[in-house]
Amino acid sequence: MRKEILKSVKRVVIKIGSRVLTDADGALDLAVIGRICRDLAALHARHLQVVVVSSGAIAAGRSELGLTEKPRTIPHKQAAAAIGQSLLMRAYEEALEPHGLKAAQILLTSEDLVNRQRFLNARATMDALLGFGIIPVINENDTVVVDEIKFGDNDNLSALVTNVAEAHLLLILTDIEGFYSADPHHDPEARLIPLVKGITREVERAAGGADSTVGTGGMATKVAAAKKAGKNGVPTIMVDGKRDGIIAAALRGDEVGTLFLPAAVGLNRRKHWIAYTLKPSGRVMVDEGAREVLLKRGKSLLPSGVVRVEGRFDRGGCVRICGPDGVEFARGLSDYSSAETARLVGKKSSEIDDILGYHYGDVIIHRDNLVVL
Ligand SMILES: Nc1ncnc2c1ncn2[C@@H]1O[C@H](COP(=O)(O)OP(=O)(O)O)[C@@H](O)[C@H]1O
Ligand SMILES: N[C@@H](CCC(=O)OP(=O)(O)O)C(=O)O
Repeated sequence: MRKEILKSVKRVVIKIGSRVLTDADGALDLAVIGRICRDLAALHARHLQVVVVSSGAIAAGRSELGLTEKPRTIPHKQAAAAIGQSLLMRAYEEALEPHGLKAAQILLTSEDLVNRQRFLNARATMDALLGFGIIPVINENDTVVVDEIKFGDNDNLSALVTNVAEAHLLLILTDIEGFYSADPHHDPEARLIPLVKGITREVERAAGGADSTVGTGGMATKVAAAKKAGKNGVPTIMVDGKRDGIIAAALRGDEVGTLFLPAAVGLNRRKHWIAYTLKPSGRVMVDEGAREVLLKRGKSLLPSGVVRVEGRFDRGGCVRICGPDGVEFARGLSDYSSAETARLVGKKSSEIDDILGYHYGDVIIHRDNLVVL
């Protein structure tokens, strides 16, 4: 099955974790980076386009600063990232150079991907770089965005980048063989799971946090990334990035690590952006009838199905749609602001004009702007 999937892969996002890129002392592991770049060159020679999402800036900066512990305060993390990012890029440049290849640094913040214009600009830049035969090396712009360091992780970023780059595969290199039934660092009975057909609650439960002073997020964020990529129709393979020749083996279709199959029907790219890149700023609570028609009949959300509005959002803003149990089941862009929606709760569409004195349309959230999660 792997060989079949890999046949159609022309563009791949390779996410490389801090644990892979650093040695036991926490410094950049130049031998591993050299091996990875040799593998990237081999892919390049096969006309496979590669986009790298690389962690390791904070770890490299921390080692350079001589800090014995992972930086805890935001300014220290940012300082470490600022120092480490240039070391990281230099390591890639030097390791790619003997193969006649060049790297280009792209530092992104979540705002860059939330803003559709900037998202499309990032896509155009990536396309141009790949056209020149250059390898984009992406990281979060840790030095400027507090939010990124607090909540961001590169597993998530790599899943979003598969959408930006319109890639066909996400390959995650980490410090462990693949996804296990439990964290093997805590459970000696844990078994490697070579194939995950669907990311169920059980899979999510088995994925624990980071067990290291270096990595962020652990397996939980990797499984979440595989789920996001899968919703876009993109499979994820996760392997041990320290193993020599592992990238080539994974892309050849060898049974290494774990393959996460994508959802049968992927979201289109714009809907994926609505569901996973935008940050919702409010909640629209709907009644059972509205939930049924949104879930089962592919309808738009009408004001009559709305029971309450929480939070503040503008017209066009991204909102969570929650059922009577309070659980979010869909997400969408609202045609009306929170203040306007609050005035329309439970009303008929034909009443909108009378209530507001104007109307933008009959629905609160149009089906084209709505994604069931
Ligand atoms: N079910 C699981 N299978 C494999 N590893 C797991 C699992 N649950 C938690 N982990 C932990 O996730 C770690 C990898 O994540 P992390 O340290 O964030 O690495 P990276 O730097 O590559 O992002 C593993 O070393 C392991 O301790
Ligand atoms: N942007 C950070 C990495 C954040 C992160 O997610 O790290 P990891 O879990 O090792 O992929 C850095 O370059 O240090």
